[in-house]
Amino acid sequence: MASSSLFTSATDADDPLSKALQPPPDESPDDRALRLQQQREAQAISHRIDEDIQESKKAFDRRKKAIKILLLGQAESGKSTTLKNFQLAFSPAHFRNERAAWKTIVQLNLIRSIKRLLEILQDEWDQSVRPSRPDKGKGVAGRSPPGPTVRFSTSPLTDTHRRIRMRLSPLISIEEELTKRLLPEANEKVRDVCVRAGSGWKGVLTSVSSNHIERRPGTAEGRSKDDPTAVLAACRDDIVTLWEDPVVREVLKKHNLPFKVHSFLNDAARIATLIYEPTDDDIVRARLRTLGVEEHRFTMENGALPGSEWYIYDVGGSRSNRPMWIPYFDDIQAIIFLAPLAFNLMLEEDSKVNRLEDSIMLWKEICGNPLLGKTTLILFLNKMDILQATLASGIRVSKYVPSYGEQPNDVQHVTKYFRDKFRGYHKRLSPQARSFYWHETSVIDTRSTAAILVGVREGILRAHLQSVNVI
Ligand SMILES: Nc1nc2c(ncn2[C@@H]2O[C@H](COP(=O)(O)OP(=O)(O)OP(=O)(O)O)[C@@H](O)[C@H]2O)c(=O)[nH]1
Ligand SMILES: [Mg+2]
Repeated sequence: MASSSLFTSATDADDPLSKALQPPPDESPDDRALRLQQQREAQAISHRIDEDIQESKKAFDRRKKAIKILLLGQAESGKSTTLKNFQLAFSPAHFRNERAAWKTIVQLNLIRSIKRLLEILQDEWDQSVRPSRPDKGKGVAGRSPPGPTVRFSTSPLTDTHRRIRMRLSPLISIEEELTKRLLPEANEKVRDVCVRAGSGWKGVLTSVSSNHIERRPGTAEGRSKDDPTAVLAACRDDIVTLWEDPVVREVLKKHNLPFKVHSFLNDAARIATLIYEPTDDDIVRARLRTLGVEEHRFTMENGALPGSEWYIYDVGGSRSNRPMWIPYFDDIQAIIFLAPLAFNLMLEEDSKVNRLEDSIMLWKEICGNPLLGKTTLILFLNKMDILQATLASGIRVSKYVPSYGEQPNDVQHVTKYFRDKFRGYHKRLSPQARSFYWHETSVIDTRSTAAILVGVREGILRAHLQSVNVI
């Protein structure tokens, strides 16, 4: 038949491609060997590309079937801490595999706190040094005659404090070195330890903590001077002495010590040793600011549907990061929205904006977004421990939120007041009716959070199975 001839002559000598691939008629044995070698290499590359395409297709299919959760909320609301709780509760083996990387982050958190502490002491020295003229007041009309200026310090800090500060200076160079490795573009202004999403930082840090193979466990032998474990251990006594010193405490109080400076300082004696291994709690509490969007894939190791694949997307919450959230709205089953009831605090990136107002504004945008009309929204009123401490210290909500009026200034009433606000916007702005789920959380408490997450997981799973008509 005429039609079959259309397909039979694919390797005809007239075909330009076949012609181009023909070896030259006068090919030498060496040229032939080279040509065949090049063909084999080209085939191997082509094979690898095919495998990569297959792998990407499998990953794409896997992701399509998996359950996907997006963690949203302003910076420092507790998204990454919630993610770590998820991993600890449902994928503990995976969580603990990353211990080596987290060890360096905990050490860096501690070193940053020490750095901050030293900066405050330096401020105290700077502010307390007063120029003085020894014969002040003796001059004509109260003016001192020209003469040498004597400087004296009114600070309670002594030369011992200065010497400790000198001895702690190697920590500062280590901090700068590690920060550069984690985020080469980091600048002085970034207070927290941060990494860019997808930069392979866990690999970098695992190598930092395993680079220094000890010849004798628990000794400094075999460790180099840029090893944070060795330097911290050498500085341990000085750190503890400085942190526990009553004079230093007085100075910190006077300088309005920011809450964050406490980070890991109370645990310095335990962390600054050669045998330090981070506990689960250390890992959960370690602060690591997220930049961009991080995808975390893990397989449920327990509970209903073990072996099921979950993806959690953890985003950076500061304002400059928020436009990066939108591409992830398309294909997720649930959003966990973290909203600390920080009615008395301002955003770090804009000190004129109240944190709670910012959270409510974000929540309204999420509730009303048509792309998220079918997504389950779960609200975590997080940092309840801080709310409790704030109210216990006598800070009144009505001072910051006049509409709160004369209602009782206790955790129960305050939480209900704001929860009702979030519920109201959820109801009013959702494109179609959906249930309102909320929890009061303190996600640094891994035990209570695990119990909450079991319920959250079952709820998301049920909604997912319903949506694909399995139940
Ligand atoms: N006291 C207390 N601290 C918390 C709680 N949740 C989180 N934190 C701390 O708050 C800080 C910020 O938490 P993260 O989980 O890193 O915040 P995030 O939302 O991921 O922040 P970005 O990555 O900057 O968007 C960390 O030091 C946490 O340990 C909580 O419930 N109570
Ligand atoms: Mg984060």
